Amino acid sequence: MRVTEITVTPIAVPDVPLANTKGVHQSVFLRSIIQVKTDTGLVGLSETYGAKRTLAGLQTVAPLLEGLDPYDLRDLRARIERALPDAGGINAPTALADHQLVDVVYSAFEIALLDIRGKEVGRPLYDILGGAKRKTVSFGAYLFFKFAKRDLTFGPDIMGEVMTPDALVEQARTFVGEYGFRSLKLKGGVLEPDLEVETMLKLREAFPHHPLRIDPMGAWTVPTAKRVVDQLSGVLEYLEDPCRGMDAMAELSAQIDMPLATNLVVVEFEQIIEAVKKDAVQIILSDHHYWRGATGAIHLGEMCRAAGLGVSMHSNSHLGISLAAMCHVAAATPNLTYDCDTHYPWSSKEIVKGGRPQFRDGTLQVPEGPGLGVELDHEAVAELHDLYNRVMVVDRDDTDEMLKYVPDYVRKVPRW
Ligand SMILES: O=C([O-])C(=O)C[C@H](O)[C@@H](O)C(=O)[O-]
Ligand SMILES: [Mg+2]
Repeated sequence: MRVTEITVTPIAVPDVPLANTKGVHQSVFLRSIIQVKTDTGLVGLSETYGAKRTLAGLQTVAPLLEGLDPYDLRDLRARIERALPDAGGINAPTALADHQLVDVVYSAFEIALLDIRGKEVGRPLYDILGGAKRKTVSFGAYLFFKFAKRDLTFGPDIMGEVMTPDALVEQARTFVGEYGFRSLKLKGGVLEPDLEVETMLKLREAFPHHPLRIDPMGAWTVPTAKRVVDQLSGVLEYLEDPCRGMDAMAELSAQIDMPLATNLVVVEFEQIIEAVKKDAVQIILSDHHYWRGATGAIHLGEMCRAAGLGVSMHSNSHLGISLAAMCHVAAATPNLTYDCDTHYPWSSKEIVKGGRPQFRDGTLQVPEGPGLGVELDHEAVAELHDLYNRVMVVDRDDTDEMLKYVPDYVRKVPRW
């Protein structure tokens, strides 16, 4: 079996103004939809970032994968490294974390090849990854402060403005009511730390039994983070990326008992060693989009087990192919013991057939069909590709978008 043809389709998906410490989400988020065809008539699917560096990397590599054996991931890696020498990262140098383009491109094609392998043998992806520890994957509500959407040209708003602790608690009630989520994560680093502490305390009052997390994405200095931890002692299951950089995380970690999690200071295998030496974090967020695909994410789990670290799962704005892959990876990572992040409820579009999957009590059943277990809805992809061509957004820039809401906004990390 050999790869014969690859299609990479950029799509734009209507988004809503979710705030974070860098700024706010644009009117659309960008994804790339990948189809890898074989000479045996199989088609492997994948979904990844759609911003310009990633898209260019995918498009450069795609034609060079003709003739590849879907079982030969080493050849995949070698071809990508040859095609993208010294490619560097996918994000701007000012980004809070960078991901190597080679890893991101590899991750995207690896999922499609694993999908092909599952389809060839008629087994779900989790079996290709070593078997399922669980067939039901738990997700948490991903809560955001947000602006009311002003421009509805590309899609409606969801929930209007949410810029106070009380409004955030209402948002949580809506998500818990609709999806049954059993844990709650707040994207922090948006309001003053005292207001975000108040928000977490109000969430605790409203949801006495839901594990709670907050992720200010490096917005706090070490003393500020220490003050927050003192106020939220016993309230959080973990604190995600309170401070910017490995050393600041280590400095905070030495002063507190609360577990620290990250998807910013440990995003490559080499960084795990430094993090363990410095005891900078206790939980690493897995993400098959940059941890060298699904197999890389499983390796990450194994390294975390060996190092005594916990594993949780990171998300960015995404649709159903990514969601299916996240479910398979979560199913096949035995020590992924926290509810996974997902941005899924923030979008109403879908590109896989059968409609949007139903969350029950915050959980999803891992698809049981061959491979990823999802089928592409070609019409839906065409519609969102058309939107990509019309919307004229080719990169993610939350800071630039923020100027539309707060004209004198200046990005600062840490801010407090
Ligand atoms: O855990 C995280 O850092 C994220 O989910 C990253 C995302 O880009 C998030 O900040 C967002 O969607 O604004
Ligand atoms: Mg995070």
